[in-house]
Amino acid sequence: MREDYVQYETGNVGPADASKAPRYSGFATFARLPQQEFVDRADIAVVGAPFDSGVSYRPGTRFGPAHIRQSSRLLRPYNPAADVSPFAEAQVVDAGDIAINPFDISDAVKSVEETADALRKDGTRLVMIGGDHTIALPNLRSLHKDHGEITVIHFDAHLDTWDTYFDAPITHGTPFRRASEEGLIDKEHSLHVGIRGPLYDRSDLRDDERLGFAIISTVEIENEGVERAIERMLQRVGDGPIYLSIDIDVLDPAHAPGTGTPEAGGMTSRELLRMIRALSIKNLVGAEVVEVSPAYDHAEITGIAAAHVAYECISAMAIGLRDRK
Ligand SMILES: N=C(N)NCCCC(=O)O
Ligand SMILES: [Zn+2]
Ligand SMILES: [Zn+2]
Repeated sequence: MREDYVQYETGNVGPADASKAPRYSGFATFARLPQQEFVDRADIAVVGAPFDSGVSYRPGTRFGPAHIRQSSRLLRPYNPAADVSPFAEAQVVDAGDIAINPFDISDAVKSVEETADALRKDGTRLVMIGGDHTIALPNLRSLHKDHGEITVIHFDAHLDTWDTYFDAPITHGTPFRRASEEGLIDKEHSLHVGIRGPLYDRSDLRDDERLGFAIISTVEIENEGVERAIERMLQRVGDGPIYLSIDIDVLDPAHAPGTGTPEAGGMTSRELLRMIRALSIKNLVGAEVVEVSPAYDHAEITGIAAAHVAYECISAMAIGLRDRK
């Protein structure tokens, strides 16, 4: 049985109507949005990347996309904090999951890049739900073909600009070093937010700066406040095309226990949502929410956080698209 989808005056097809079919019924698409096949075009597509062969510690993010979708059933179509009805203003769909090889990382990143190319062909913007952080590399490879050097705003406890693990160059701790070496990122404007915790060596920070990133750490957010952090973020990132890469472990483990490499002393979900909201004035050409590992989650805490974070990304993109249509 097909659900009753909300039909907006804009012509866009919205989520299955929770007043006609209970929101806990039916297949779990993101926010109960229509599958891509049900509509003829999409401004924004949510796509799953079930993959965890790049992790250095706890596994399980291959189950992240299904968990985030399940945890997204309660999202409603109007976002009052941002004053936008993202699904009315933009056609948003769920494009399903990418079939990713769990045994061969090179092949895995190739298929993520190819699928991103294909889905973005007609200008559709992607919000990819992971999956481990390895998928940032193929996403940036894909975007670079259309946009040139991309400004990366990277919310994470970790730098993810390390070199290799067991000599492996493509892992969840290394995507931004590879992207920088390949010339994919704008080194004048890229930024990490939420960095904290122990590093391997002080030189990690020197390498990171050389690779093109500035840092707003959680200690700075605490000292200066979120409003000042937002000002600094907006100053750093400029007006070029922006890729928003959000590792859910940027949140404190109290807000996101279900992740593979948790670090104490993180952001609250309220702070993170506010910082994403501030980016609606920028040109967000894509986003990803990664590192949700449901086996370590409780009561969907992490899944719900990730679902709201993805919803806030979609809201910011929908506002940004107003002026660009
Ligand atoms: N969660 C991400 N993306 N990276 C963590 C790498 C941490 C490490 O093994 O040193
Ligand atoms: Zn991380
Ligand atoms: Zn990461």
